[in-house]
Amino acid sequence: MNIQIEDLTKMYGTKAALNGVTVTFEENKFYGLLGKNGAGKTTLMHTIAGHILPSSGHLTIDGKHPFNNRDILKEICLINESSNFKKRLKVKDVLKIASLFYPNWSEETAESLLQKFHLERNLSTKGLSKGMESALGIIIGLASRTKITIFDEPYIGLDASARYLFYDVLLEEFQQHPRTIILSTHLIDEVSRLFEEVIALKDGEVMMQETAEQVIENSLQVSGKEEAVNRFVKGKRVIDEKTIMGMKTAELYGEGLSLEEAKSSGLEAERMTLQNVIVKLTEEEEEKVYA
Ligand SMILES: Nc1ncnc2c1ncn2[C@@H]1O[C@H](COP(=O)(O)OP(=O)(O)OP(=O)(O)O)[C@@H](O)[C@H]1O
Repeated sequence: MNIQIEDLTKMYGTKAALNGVTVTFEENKFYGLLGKNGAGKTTLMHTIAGHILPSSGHLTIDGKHPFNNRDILKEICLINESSNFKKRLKVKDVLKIASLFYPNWSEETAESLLQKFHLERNLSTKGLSKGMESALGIIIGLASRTKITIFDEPYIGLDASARYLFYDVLLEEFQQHPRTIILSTHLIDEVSRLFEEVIALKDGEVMMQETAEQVIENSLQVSGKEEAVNRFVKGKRVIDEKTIMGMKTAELYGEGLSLEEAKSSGLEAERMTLQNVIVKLTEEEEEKVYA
């Protein structure tokens, strides 16, 4: 299922949570949806899932509008950071309800993940810790086998080992049962190996849509004597810089930034991590290019 979004705007009063978003999500691709707090990620995901009507613009899934469209909605599963399961149910009841809603539900996946996350079917959802609630959300998301599966920071309360378990099972499920996955996270480096494409939002607008490799390839961190760094960064886009006692480090973003060229200018040079690039680009006040 392709998701086509064109000039989408969502207003809350006078505030534009999304402002002219145009973006396409292709079938069976793994997307990282990134951006600072308040950038519009959750609003975009809920609009795709048909929970929110846009103020203007177009959003279609395989040419159809998702809002109030059961045929489309049964193929979309959105897992929130705090799923807030009904408090008088047991884990097995929540899974049963989900299995009735999603036509491709895999009981086998649900069972295997319950074991992996050490979650008992007979537990009352009232007694679940934050981490257990997240695990239950993750199990539903993966067992739903929906064509579009969306995770909005689904790891709240999960410790590091449970988060890495989530990333492993996510990758395994994605490889064995391809679907479109959209994962919004602030822990970018933990999961960046999974992203095929990165969509970054800034102030409700699409700041970037690139493959993860290309983003890294477009980045460069150089350090060395201040004058040498200043010479090297001339005409390039500097996204961060620091100078301490005559030694300077600069982080650059743009096409054609060469490690070799930096090294042959006597500088230490390496690519940045995806998280570092996204954080610096989304914090940038305005583009700074040295003349
Ligand atoms: N129901 C609402 N009523 C009013 N304003 C809202 C509502 N939902 C979101 N907003 C505003 O829209 C903007 C985008 O919010 P959104 O939750 O989509 O961002 P986000 O990128 O998901 O942030 P976070 O990383 O913190 O989850 C924010 O300024 C937020 O305050």
